[in-house]
Amino acid sequence: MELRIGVIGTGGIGRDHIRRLTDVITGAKVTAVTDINKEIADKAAKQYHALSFPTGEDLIESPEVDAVLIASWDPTHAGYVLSCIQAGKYVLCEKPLATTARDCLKIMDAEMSYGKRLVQVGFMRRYDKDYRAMKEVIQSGRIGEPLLVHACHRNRTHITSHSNDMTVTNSGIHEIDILRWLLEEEYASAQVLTGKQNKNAAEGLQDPQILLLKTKNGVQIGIEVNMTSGYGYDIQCEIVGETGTVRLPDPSALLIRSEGKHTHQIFTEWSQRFVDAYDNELQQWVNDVKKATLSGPSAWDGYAACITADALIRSRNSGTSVPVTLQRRPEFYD
Ligand SMILES: NC(=O)c1ccc[n+]([C@@H]2O[C@H](COP(=O)([O-])OP(=O)(O)OC[C@H]3O[C@@H](n4cnc5c(N)ncnc54)[C@H](O)[C@@H]3O)[C@@H](O)[C@H]2O)c1
Ligand SMILES: O[C@H]1[C@H](O)[C@@H](O)[C@H](O)[C@@H](O)[C@H]1O
Repeated sequence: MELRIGVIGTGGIGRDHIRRLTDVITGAKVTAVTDINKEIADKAAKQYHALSFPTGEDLIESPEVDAVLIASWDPTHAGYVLSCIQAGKYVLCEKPLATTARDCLKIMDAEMSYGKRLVQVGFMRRYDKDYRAMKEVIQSGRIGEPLLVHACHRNRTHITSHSNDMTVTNSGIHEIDILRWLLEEEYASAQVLTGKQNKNAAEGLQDPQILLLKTKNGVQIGIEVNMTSGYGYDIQCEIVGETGTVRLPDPSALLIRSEGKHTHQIFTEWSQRFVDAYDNELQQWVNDVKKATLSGPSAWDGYAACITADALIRSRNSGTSVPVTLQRRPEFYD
């Protein structure tokens, strides 16, 4: 039986996920969509033979929907996730899980009261084959204990609505999650450094920003988050261990020799760079929901990332390093 999925938010990634669920993923179909922009919801509904609902709540409650995928704007996520838990439906929520730690705690409380995991957060890099290979190298001991991380997250051009905080909560949050996952430990402290401003950045946007994190075991992490690289969407990560290093490769791309040059393409958009990771993420989620056991990033992971993001933002405002303090991890999330 195909899993019937309702998609909330038919903007950029919402439409891409609908295409993926329809054309790439097996065992699922999109039966319902909604968006506050009715025109684009109706257009997607028509294209994919789905129902168009006036509100997210109507979609969540519909008997035509077994599971929900949330791809609307960040501040709308928490309310929809809570409604899904109330309806007892599995939900894959795009990152971030919520924009406040209080809402993440509400979600965890609601899920624990329900009694089983229903929530997965869209940290899709965990499904990228190269990050997975890096993790295997770290776990094999080949580079010794990790000591340092150098990472960078470069978007080609800023998104006009991107704020200073979103550099952390919307973009940097991928780095916060993937490094916790690679290193398998929580952060102890956080700091943001800012310096010379890119004159091409959006008005009012401090760009670039350097996020400094230190894990509980003392691994020092420096992440450049740059919303206005001007040349491409470029994600880099290198872990320096006691006896070696491991580095995320550039995505495989054709090597071209011509006109006296040796070149390869750099993607310009996030949707191109992580296409396989999104496919793997959604296929695994559909398989897991059908087996009624989620294995992907949990509400706890969403909470830990949100607390870390909050600490980074406080540090940028205060100019000092601030502690990252998580509540005790409930056994439910072990
Ligand atoms: N995992 C990733 O790599 C990744 C990539 C892109 C976006 N995202 C996340 O996905 C979400 C959407 O991003 P996007 O780039 O597609 O943005 P977008 O602006 O292109 O699309 C968002 C859509 O949500 C709709 N919307 C807003 N409020 C709504 C509400 N209350 N109910 C229903 N629809 C509503 C908007 O009208 C818009 O069509 C964001 O939370 C973003 O962080 C994740
Ligand atoms: O919403 C997008 C998306 O999450 C991308 O994966 C990320 O790299 C961008 O920086 C962000 O703005």
